[in-house]
Amino acid sequence: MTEERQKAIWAIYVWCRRTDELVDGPNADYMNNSVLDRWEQRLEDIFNNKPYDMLDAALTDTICKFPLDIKPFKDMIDGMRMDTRKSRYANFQELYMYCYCVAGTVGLMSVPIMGIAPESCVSAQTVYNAALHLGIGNQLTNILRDVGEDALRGRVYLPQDELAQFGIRDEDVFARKVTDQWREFMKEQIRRARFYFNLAEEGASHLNKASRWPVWSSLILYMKILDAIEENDYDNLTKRAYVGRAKKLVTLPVSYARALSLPSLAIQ
Ligand SMILES: CC(C)=CCC/C(C)=C/CC/C(C)=C/CC/C(C)=C/COP(=O)(O)OP(=O)(O)O
Repeated sequence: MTEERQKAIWAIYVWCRRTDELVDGPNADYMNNSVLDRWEQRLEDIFNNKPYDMLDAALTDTICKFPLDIKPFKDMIDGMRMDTRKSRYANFQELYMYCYCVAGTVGLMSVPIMGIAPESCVSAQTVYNAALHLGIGNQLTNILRDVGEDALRGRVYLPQDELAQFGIRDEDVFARKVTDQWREFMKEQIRRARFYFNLAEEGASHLNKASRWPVWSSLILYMKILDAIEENDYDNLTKRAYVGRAKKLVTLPVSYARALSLPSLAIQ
């Protein structure tokens, strides 16, 4: 990406990381609703050209240069509120809402920075949807990769009704035993994550040419985490799926080639 875009993405990353740290970081014990209310007020100050510290100022600078909307930022804070309130998700609809807030929003924040290709023939809405779906696919993959780790914290980011359909209870997840039911359940969850990556692929080629390579790289790398879960025979309860350095390096030229393909050809 151009240097200006890199800096803007960095400013967004920093804001998202700091938002996440409120809930997951070293001071998470002091987390309550008023902390998030204050953080939201600070966000409004950032958008009103009154940053509180230097890192906030990086985002104010980004807002001056790119047409960012405050809504996805606010929705991410709502996702943090949800995370502090809930540790279970009754069905996929509830989980989708959480994934939208904590990750789909990142896709929406990124498009105004990355830009839409001037030669693209699809609507901006189509590109924003694809970006949102990449965030959903990433978050679902993250959840599947981290099931074991989250279970140790007493959290289950999986649809409760679908677990029940496969005869799996929370206690089975906490016991971290990989059974045939678990494997079948996981196959379905992986299939769903891939569905969202496929939706994202359709939009990635409509981004500004200079921004496509990093997007394709992260898309392909995240999909490889799903492959790694399969290679671990669906044991994501005691093993962490990861993509090794060699595979990561191979991804770079592959994603570069995808990034070069023309939008009109890539839509099929
Ligand atoms: C496809 C199109 C049109 C545009 C691309 C739009 C983009 C950049 C979408 C990506 C959205 C994104 C990066 C979402 C966040 C995904 C995610 C799960 C982040 C968590 O990352 P980790 O750092 O692994 O989190 P933990 O520290 O919680 O493990």
